[in-house]
Amino acid sequence: MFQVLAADSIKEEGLQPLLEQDGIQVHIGSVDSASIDLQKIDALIVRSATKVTSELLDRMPSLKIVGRAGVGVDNIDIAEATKRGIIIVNAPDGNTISTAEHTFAMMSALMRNIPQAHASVKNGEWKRNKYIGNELYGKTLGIVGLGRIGSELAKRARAFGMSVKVYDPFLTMERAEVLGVQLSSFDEVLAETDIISVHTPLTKETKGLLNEKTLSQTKKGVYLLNCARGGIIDEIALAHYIEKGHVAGAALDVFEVEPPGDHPLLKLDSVITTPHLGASTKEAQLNVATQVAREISTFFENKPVANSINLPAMSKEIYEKIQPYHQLAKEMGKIVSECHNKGISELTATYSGTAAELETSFLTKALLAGFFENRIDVKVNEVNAIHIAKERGIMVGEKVTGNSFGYANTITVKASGDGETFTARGTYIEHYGPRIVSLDGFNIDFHPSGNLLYIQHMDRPGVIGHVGKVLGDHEVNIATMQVGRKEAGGEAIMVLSFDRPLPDEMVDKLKSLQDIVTINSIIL
Ligand SMILES: NC(=O)C1=CN([C@@H]2O[C@H](COP(=O)(O)OP(=O)(O)OC[C@H]3O[C@@H](n4cnc5c(N)ncnc54)[C@H](O)[C@@H]3O)[C@@H](O)[C@H]2O)C=CC1
Ligand SMILES: O=C(O)CCC(=O)C(=O)O
Repeated sequence: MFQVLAADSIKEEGLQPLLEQDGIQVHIGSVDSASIDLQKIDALIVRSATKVTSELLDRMPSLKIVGRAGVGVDNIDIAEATKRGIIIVNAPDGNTISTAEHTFAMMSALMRNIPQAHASVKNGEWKRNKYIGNELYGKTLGIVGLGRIGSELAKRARAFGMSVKVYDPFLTMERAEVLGVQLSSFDEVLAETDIISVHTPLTKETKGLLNEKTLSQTKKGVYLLNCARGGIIDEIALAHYIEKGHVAGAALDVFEVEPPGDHPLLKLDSVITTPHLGASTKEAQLNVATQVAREISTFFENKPVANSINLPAMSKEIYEKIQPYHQLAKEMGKIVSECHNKGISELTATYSGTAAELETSFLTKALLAGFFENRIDVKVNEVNAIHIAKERGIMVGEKVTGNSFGYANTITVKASGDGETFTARGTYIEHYGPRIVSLDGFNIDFHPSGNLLYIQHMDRPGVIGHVGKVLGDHEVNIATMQVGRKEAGGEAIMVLSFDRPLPDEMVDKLKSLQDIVTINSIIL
């Protein structure tokens, strides 16, 4: 039974795709619930409260996938999860509208002193002069980060008669034109706008983007908004600029540490705040819970997830196209690992024809996962394959060639190490299946599956008969047999397939036969 833990008060209604699926058990609780055995949890769903640290991952050895019911993944140690082969998925757009609406509401409230006026009336006061505000109409809004939320905010600001200047280094002029915003430099946004709202992820580039120095470049009387992540605006610098009257006010939905506790910004009248409520609507919570539940259900069915942070994004159509090559690459990785049973310092994958038109990095990762499968104790998959190779000092290369050796496509794998090299080539033939067409320079043709024996031998009369006798003596039936050689009387190979695993003593007996060079047993 696949065990899912939904933490952080995930909206239960959104978990329906998981609750309806056979073979999945959903636990609602937290990583600290005494009743939940973390060791057995395969999938974890979180919002922002649970911190997915390496310590937590240590306590969850079965974990395969983390679903973030929201956008920001800064509460997840992505590097550590990736190292362990754990897939991270998020719900990128389920809360966009809610967060953009919340930001807009915060901007309006900030400009019209609504929270302060509300508190004053509730206190029995009626101070109409004290709470004179500013119109949004005609003002210039600066947006830093014009992604999903920034774009929705821009549309709403334009509808209210505001001009919008945007700084986003990854934004094209065409997109800016479509949204009716002015693409600007960061310096221009600082110097030429009346209200600045940040909508970037928190990264090492965006941490402290608005700080003592950059705040000094803003207009006197500017208003600031942060409904993205605490830390994008340096909190101490902001408090300083508000106290000295340069910044007129700020609206904050997020803090560096949440809850912020006894924070200097909370003591300032012109700071309005909410407790990280950007995504807190019934609609957004249902959307994000449903999105991650669907992703986890898809993962459980062994199908490609759509919104992974640490795997290439792939549509269902692309996945269906790549899947047979992916399977071939993985099996070739296993074959090469068994046949080159030495140390490995370099592994190169070369793609041609229709294979070269696909996401080859994904295929190379599958190949590495197959290669490591029986070599190391760590679970290796497409998420951590490159990391594991690097950690073990293996150089991984990827090439594309125009030479398809007469096939519609080929994948060629070359493994080198301990002074030896082994090369395998495979192809995928539409409506026929995967074939291995060359091993160590010998032409051959077999289907890579089941229990195989790869035998290198001298091309002499009687060798095949001797091998057949040993197999017969052990009552082992040969399912298929392929032979290949480069020249008469030289070295040759045979690849035999069987319906069941082979007894070790029989393989040892085969190894002792005359004219046998090497024997490798391969299970695919
Ligand atoms: N308060 C809340 O409850 C919520 C907060 N968020 C926060 O909002 C952030 C933005 O969300 P989305 O718009 O969905 O993400 P997004 O990925 O669609 O947009 C982020 C934008 O920031 C831009 N960007 C990245 N680095 C930048 C830099 N150094 N300078 C300027 N622009 C930069 C990117 O090019 C992108 O266009 C999330 O990362 C999350 O932290 C998201 C949802 C709810
Ligand atoms: O789960 C939440 O409410 C936080 C949403 C958020 O910050 C995000 O999606 O990045």
